[in-house]
Amino acid sequence: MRVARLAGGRVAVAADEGWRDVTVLLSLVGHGDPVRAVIESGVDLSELDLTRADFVSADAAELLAPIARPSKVIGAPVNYVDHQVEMHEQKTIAEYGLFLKAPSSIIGPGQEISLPYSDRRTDHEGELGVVIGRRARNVTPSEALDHVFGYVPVLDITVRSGEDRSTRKSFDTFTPVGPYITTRDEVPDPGGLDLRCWVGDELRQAVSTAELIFDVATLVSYASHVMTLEPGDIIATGTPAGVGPLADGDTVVVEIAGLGRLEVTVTGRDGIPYAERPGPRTPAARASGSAAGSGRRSHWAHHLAGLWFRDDLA
Ligand SMILES: O=C(O)C[C@H](/C=C/C(=O)C(=O)O)C(=O)O
Repeated sequence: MRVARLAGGRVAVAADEGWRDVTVLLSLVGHGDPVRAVIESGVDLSELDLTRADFVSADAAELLAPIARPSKVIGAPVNYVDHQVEMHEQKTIAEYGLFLKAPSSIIGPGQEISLPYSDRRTDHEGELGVVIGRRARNVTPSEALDHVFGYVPVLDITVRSGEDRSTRKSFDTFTPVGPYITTRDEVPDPGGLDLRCWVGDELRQAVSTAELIFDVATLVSYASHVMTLEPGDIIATGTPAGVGPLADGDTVVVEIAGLGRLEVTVTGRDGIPYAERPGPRTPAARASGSAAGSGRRSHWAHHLAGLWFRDDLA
């Protein structure tokens, strides 16, 4: 079954070459995150009488990110060997462990990735997303898939800089998710899915999830050993080789066979020079003479009463 969130706080399941709006049947009118509520409730969607649900044609349906605000988005760094090779990485997920992305970074199909910096490389990373169905804590790999609700294409957008991953990957708009979740009963083997990612007409990434270093069951088990996984949580399983820079005006598509095609656009409209980001300037940055950076520091110093943005601490 395919489960989508439609504009207007609606939840729908795919049927009849369109969608059946099941919001009323599930008493979810007005709920801010109705798909997450469906998952939390444990309701069996296959038991709904869809003849009682309004039909929405595929053309008329405006699909949003299926989960609006999960309790967390978990990332899996360097989970494909070909990506490890292209990045000249010494380590993989086995050494790095996991990272977290801010839930506020989620956007949906047709929305815009906003590049934060005008002079810093920002990359696309196409990935298989796993949506948790049942709370998981210390589950074994053999139990793990029972805790999965379904699967969804995801982009893990990443600034290349020296900052922590959770900073570089958490900007607003940096986690496109969609177009819908395919429930796990329709994905008997999440380790045999073909994933492709295009920027414009250029195919940049192509892989089978068979190549994952930590496969889905291992990843869910490992993550549940670190933190309790809640219904609606999303695990981005890692990206294969072919990551590359995005630019203003690009269109990015990630498609996973059987799971749909997620398309978003890119804008550089609000990008600022990296040196102008808020924060203390290092002596080296000051020596390089970013007048704009100093201006930004004054702005923040004014607002934050000089707590740790003071020059003498930089
Ligand atoms: O891109 C890298 O190789 C390193 C890392 C993030 C990796 C992933 O998120 C991934 O492999 O999916 C980083 O940006 O530090």
